Amino acid sequence: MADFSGPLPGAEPDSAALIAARPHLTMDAEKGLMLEGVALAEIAADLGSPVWVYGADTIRTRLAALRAALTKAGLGGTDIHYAVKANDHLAILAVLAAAGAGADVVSGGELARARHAGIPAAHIVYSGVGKSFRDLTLAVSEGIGQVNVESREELAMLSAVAVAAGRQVDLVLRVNPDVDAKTHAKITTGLAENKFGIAWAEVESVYAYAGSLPGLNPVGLAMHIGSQIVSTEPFDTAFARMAGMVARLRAAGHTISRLDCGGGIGISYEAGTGVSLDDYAGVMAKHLGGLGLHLMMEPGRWLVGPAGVLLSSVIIAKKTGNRDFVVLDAAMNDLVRPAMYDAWHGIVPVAAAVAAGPQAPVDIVGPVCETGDTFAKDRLMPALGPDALVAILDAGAYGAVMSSTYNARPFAAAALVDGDRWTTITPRQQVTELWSRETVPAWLTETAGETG
Ligand SMILES: Cc1ncc(COP(=O)(O)O)c(C=O)c1O
Ligand SMILES: N[C@@H](CCCC[NH3+])C(=O)O
Repeated sequence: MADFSGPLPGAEPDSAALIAARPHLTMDAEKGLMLEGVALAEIAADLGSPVWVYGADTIRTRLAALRAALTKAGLGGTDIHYAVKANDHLAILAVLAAAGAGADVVSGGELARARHAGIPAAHIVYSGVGKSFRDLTLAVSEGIGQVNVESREELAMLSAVAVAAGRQVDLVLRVNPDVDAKTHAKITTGLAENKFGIAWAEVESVYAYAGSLPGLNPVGLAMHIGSQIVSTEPFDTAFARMAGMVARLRAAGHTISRLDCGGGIGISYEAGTGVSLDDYAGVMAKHLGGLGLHLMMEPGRWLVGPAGVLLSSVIIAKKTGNRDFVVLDAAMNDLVRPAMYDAWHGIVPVAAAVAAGPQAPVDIVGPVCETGDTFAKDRLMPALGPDALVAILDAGAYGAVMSSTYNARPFAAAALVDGDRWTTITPRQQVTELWSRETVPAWLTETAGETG
């Protein structure tokens, strides 16, 4: 769980080390921190802060690296379905769609986004523990490529939907291999106690049941044991179990042609953690290669997490008692991961001169009225005065998608960098938009005389 506890206070890598570990980031003596070929200060000067900035080329490079590792391990035919939940911005989906990725969606809304971004329905997988009848109907009528079914009850629902639509639906069963992903408890999904998937002991009977229902075409299995997994060991255990289950089901006469390995590959929020792609692909090949399976994956965080930063400006630096606080204009409503999971994110000053200054420990917080609105405690940072711009790193996954407008804070703007060009992909929300869908009942504003 290293990425959730972070390095010991005071022992964090400094800005230079954090930047050096990320090939898409560089520090230019004049222009400051650059993402790909664009100065982040230029984007903030134009759009204000807080603002999300994503690197399109970084995402493409990461997808290519994943494909290369799979190919090297002899798994070149593996289909990659990007997990839309990690970052559902249409521009991000368009980058991935153009690079040939399919999509893994968890709701009718994500399905609509993926389709709107140009991802063909046949390249979309629908997984999720609670798919509504309405969303399943939408998915089936659009010709979804595969449904990852999580229960006997859902099989019955999907069968009814398929029959009503006059379609034959390809499905795999998402099974729960009961493997500890050794990640944060709130994002562990493959333990028997978790809500996800079909209990291991019931897989064979549920598979047989799936085959007995009209409109359904069971073609294999899916698993997903958790997110931000930073060692290959949980994958090793889970893939071995999955291979065993494939053999058992085949021995019982079932056709198992597809296996969806899920997502979960962790990234290096701090230096020296995260899974090597070669190691991951090697473990996959060891257990699942050579079984005649069409392999699939649903990575989210690994593809887009490092490709995004959240730029924020210092509102005020205050000293109270013996503590130093830097209050940013970004907050937990923008990036909730530190508040929700105690997640550690690198934070680096954008200006080279600021980054080079002498360091001292500070608490970096947001202005929201919650103590949990803290990005970092006792973080070694150079002096950050009012208006200093910082970049919160690795904010491309589970960042903007989890934002809220708590404390009536409008949604931040977003920009996409692509090499040395950039453009706005979401303007900052206007304050008036916060209540634009709200109505005050007329009787509340009528005078006492009018109401009698
Ligand atoms: C079913 C499923 N697939 C894919 C993902 C994406 O996971 P990650 O972003 O860790 O790759 C998730 C999220 O945990 C998930 O629940
Ligand atoms: N939101 C989580 C990841 C959830 C993965 C989806 N099941 C995070 O920020 O780490």
